[in-house]
Amino acid sequence: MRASLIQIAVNEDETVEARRVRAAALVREQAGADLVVLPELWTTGAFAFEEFDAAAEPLRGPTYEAMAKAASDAGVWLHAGSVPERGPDGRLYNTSLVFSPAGDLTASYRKIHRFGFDKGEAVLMGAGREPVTVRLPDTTLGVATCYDLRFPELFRSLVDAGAEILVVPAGWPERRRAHWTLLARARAVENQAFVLACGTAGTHAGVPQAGHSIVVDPWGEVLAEAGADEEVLAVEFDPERVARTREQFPALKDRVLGLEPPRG
Ligand SMILES: O=C(O)CCC(=O)C(=O)O
Repeated sequence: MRASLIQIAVNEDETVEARRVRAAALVREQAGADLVVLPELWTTGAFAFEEFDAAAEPLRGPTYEAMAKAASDAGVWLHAGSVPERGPDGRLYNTSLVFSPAGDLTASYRKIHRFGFDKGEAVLMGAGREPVTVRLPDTTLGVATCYDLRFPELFRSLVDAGAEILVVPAGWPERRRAHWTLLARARAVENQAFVLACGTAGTHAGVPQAGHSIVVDPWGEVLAEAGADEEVLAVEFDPERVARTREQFPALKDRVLGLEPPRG
C-alpha cells in the first residue's frame, strides 16, 4: 500500500477557501497512491475556536464537494481529515470524511473525545458516539481524531471491529509533541496495527503546530516521520504485516476480558 499524509500548513494569512483549493490540488498530486490522508480541522485550524461557527458546513458542504472530486480525480482512497460540521440538530461536530476512489463518501466519523476540558472544542462541539471502521479492498481502516489518541479503549474497539490501519488526523500542538510520537507508537504496538497519524504545520490562534506526522508499523517501528513544516509524507508498506505480526507474537489473543473491579 502506498500512502501519502498531507501535513498541510494552517496559517492565518490564507483564507479557508484558498486552503481548500490548495488541499484539493495536493490530493490530486498523489495520484498513484492508494490512500491519502489530510489532518484535523485543516480548513479553520483545530485551535481557531472563534472560526468554528462561521466556517461550519453541512456534511455534504464545500469541503465534501472539493474532496469528493479530488479523490475521484486522483483515483485514491481519501481520508479528508475533519471539518467543523453543522449537524441537522444545529450542533457543531468535528467530523471526518472518508471517500472512495470513485469520490463516494464511504464513511464519516464524529470525534468522540473533544479537546479543551471546559473550553474550546469541548464546549463548542458535540461529541460523537460511534467508532468507525472503513473496509478497503484488502484491509480495514479504523479512524480516530487527535485527542482520541489518548484513549486506548477506542482503538481497541476499532481493532475488535477488524481495523489493521489506524488513521489519526490531528491538529496537535508543538508543546506536546513528545506525547504525540509516544502515543502513536504505543497505539501501534499494543494493537499490532499500522498507525498513520497526520498533523498540521504552521501557527494559528497563537498555537504553533507540531507537524511531525508519523507512520508506525505493527512492531512499533517508525517507518516515516515528517518535519515541522508543510510536507507530504509518502510511505509504502504491506498491510499483511498486521496478520503476520499478530500470528508470530499473539499478544492480542492473551487479553483477559471482564475482570472483577479492583479490590481495596
Ligand atoms: O491531546 C493533546 O495534547 C492535543 C489534542 C488536541 O489538540 C485536539 O484534540 O485538538
